Amino acid sequence: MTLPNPADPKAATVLGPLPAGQPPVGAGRIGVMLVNLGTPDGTEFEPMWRYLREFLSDPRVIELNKAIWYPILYGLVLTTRPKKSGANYARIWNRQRNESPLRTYTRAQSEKLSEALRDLPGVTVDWAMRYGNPSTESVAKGLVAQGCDRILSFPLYPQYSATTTATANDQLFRALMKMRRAPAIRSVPPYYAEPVYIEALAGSIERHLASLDFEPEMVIASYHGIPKPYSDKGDPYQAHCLETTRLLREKLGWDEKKLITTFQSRFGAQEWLQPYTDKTVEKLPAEGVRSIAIVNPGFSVDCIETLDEIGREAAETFHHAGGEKFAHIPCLNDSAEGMAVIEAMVRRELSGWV
Ligand SMILES: C=CC1=C(C)c2cc3[nH]c(cc4nc(cc5[nH]c(cc1n2)c(C)c5CCC(=O)O)C(CCC(=O)O)=C4C)c(C)c3C=C
Ligand SMILES: [Fe+2]
Ligand SMILES: [Fe+2]
Repeated sequence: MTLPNPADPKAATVLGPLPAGQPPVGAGRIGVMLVNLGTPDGTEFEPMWRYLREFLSDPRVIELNKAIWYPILYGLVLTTRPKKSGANYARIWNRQRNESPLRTYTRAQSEKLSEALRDLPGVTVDWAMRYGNPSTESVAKGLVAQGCDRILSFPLYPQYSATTTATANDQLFRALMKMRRAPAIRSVPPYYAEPVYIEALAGSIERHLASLDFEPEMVIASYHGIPKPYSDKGDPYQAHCLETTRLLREKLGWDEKKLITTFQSRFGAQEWLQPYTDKTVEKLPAEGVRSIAIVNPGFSVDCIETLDEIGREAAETFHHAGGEKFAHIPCLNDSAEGMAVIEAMVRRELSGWV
């Protein structure tokens, strides 16, 4: 038996009429939603406070009991961090658009993906954030209002973590809980070992190294960290990161001394995944390593953690410790290589839907 294909405009007739004001049953559009972490709306105290509050109230991110965590969050973190982080964001802010680079790059990825999928007329591409704006809920609602009865969500994290991928999926389903007519959902799986991703990273690294006036003695693949207990309890994130680096090494033909893995962006007092990026960068000159490059394979776009923490802070740390040459390799962003990864993953995950 052949079922009517909802993507076919004629299927509206087959599937029947609808109450006024609702998209036709057979509208059958497919929404592709790129989802990134989120970012503040401004660098001032108030938008920083709102962003950090939403982010750091997520129990996937901070697993502490609320009775213990909230007094620390509201009494200590949210009274001091908005100002400190706001000053860091101000250094990297995209002043032309008055937004953070993470938002600029994610929008650019969405626009380019939309263009790349022009051969699929039933597909609408949009982008959303887990925290802040545009919110996951508003974008999901918008896609449904445009007639999407299927949504492919793409959490833009190559390596899975409950603190990122899972909470992005949670948030989408939370939005669906408020809908009577909820769309079908697919979610793009982590792509830490996909050949298209490894090739894109390797190509980008080689291209950027070729543009330098020095050849770094060592390249550091620095990933965002997570608290070590999360990993000990079964979050596969660390294994995913190590596998990405291993495959990258293989692709580049480098050994374990040339490309190492570290973890950055610690938050709070507990132990995070090791080795730490900042401590590694600090000790390398004393070990005789005078030139390094850092790449951030776990970040699909450049953001505060790559541009400021690595591009500025890690560079300063390295130079203060006696290092001579430092380079920061940009994320894949909306480069041709980066878009090839996103497009390949989306086309594969749309199979059977288009
Ligand atoms: C316990 C706190 C945090 C965990 C766990 C965490 C995991 C995690 N984060 C990313 C990616 C990004 N994080 C970014 C910013 C950021 N991260 C934390 C805290 C945790 N992250 C904070 C408090 C912040 C805000 C900035 C600051 O105040 O330091 C960003 C950048 C956002 C931007 O606007 O530029 C990204 C991206 C991953 C991949 C990850 C776990 C795997
Ligand atoms: Fe983070
Ligand atoms: Fe940071």
